[in-house]
Amino acid sequence: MTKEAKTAVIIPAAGSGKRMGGGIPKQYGNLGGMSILARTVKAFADLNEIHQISIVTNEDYLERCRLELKNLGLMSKVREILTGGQERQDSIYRAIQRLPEDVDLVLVHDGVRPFVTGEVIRRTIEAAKLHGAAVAAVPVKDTIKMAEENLLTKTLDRRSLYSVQTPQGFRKDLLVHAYDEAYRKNYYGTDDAVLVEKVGEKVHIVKGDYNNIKITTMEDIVFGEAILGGWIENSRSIGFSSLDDIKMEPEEAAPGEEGETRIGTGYDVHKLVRGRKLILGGVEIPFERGLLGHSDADVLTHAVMDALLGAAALGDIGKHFPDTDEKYRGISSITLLEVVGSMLTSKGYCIVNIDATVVAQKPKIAPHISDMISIMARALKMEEKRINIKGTTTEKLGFCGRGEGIAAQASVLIKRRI
Ligand SMILES: Nc1ccn([C@@H]2O[C@H](COP(=O)(O)OP(=O)(O)OP(=O)(O)O)[C@@H](O)[C@H]2O)c(=O)n1
Ligand SMILES: C[C@](O)(CO)[C@H](O)COP(=O)(O)O
Repeated sequence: MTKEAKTAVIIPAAGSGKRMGGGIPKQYGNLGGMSILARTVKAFADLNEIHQISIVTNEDYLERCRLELKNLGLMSKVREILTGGQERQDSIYRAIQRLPEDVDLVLVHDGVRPFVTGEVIRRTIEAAKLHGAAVAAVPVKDTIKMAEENLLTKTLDRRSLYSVQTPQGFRKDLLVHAYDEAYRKNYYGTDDAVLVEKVGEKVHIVKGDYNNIKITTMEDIVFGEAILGGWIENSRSIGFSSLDDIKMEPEEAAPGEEGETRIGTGYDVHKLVRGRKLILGGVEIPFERGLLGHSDADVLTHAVMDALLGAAALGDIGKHFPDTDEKYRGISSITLLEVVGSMLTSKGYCIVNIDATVVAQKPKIAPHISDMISIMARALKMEEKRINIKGTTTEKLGFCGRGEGIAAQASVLIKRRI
């Protein structure tokens, strides 16, 4: 699926909030000057990657919902506000059945998870584009046990347990099929992924956020106020750790490998042709020609990925993202870079630094370098100061000098941290 995939969000907000209690459904409770639901809608409305929003809510609150969103200027992407059903699943199914033809990807996000970040949403979108189904999740922190009649029966292995959140993102056809099957066979799930699992499809995990809480009981309001009040940020500033510092899939290093440093190099060339965009380091550079390739042909990002994979002895991009696979046609190389970053993280590596050179007679690279660095640093979840990008010409010599193509090379240093 290409990066232009049309993405819709369904926000179920039709629950009665039995566990919270109180006089109004919790999604209409006030959190820092706006309702919990409005805060949730804003998180999606603010993102360019989101094209339309369907909200499902309680019949008596339809008008209130519309008015608040209108007053906050949040209606522009809202396609419709519908009345919900008996269960969360029923509410979502109502919206699914009304999705327009041209939607490619669907995210489902609880109306009562107002602290979802753009990063988590983007990660879910990219993984859903790549794999068809993806959910945000965080590793559990407690030991989880099973019990019957107040007696423990089993202790589960925490290393394979995750607390699953929303957004949950799916290719539309997959989600529609999973929901249709659930109603045909008459089963219910507590999330959307389980319905997709039941039709035999794989659902991938992306890193969620411990702040992305579902406001369920009164204590969650207290956590919510703490998040809004900046407590989490303050704690981070004094060196406390959050999920960003924790690996999702830790893998034990072989004895003696801890702290091992490794280097990798990457080199790539693409031809310049008319009628294509020129993308380098995730930045679209205005130029009369662009690079030809199966993906977006971002030669710089390809060289960096090859260097990273090489350093970790994981092969090369051709092995992981073959140009014979339609799934990668037109894909953003930055999406692939995120995948490569996760592969290194799961092997226990962190990236010490990246140094890369773009070899192009034209256009000038220098004005775009800082944008390239910030896009790549975000994709690899590393500090910008650890990335260096340079541009050079070949004094009009060779294929780069004649403007027939652009080359890039990269060197990286990685280090085992476990
Ligand atoms: N029939 C329902 C039930 C739930 N939801 C929505 O699904 C999300 C997650 O559900 P939950 O936290 O369980 O909300 P409630 O069902 O309202 O809570 P409770 O189970 O305590 O009644 C919420 O945004 C909720 O409004 C919905 O759209 N339709
Ligand atoms: C979808 C969900 O938020 C994932 O954690 C959760 O399963 C919703 O459950 P609820 O019982 O409707 O709160």
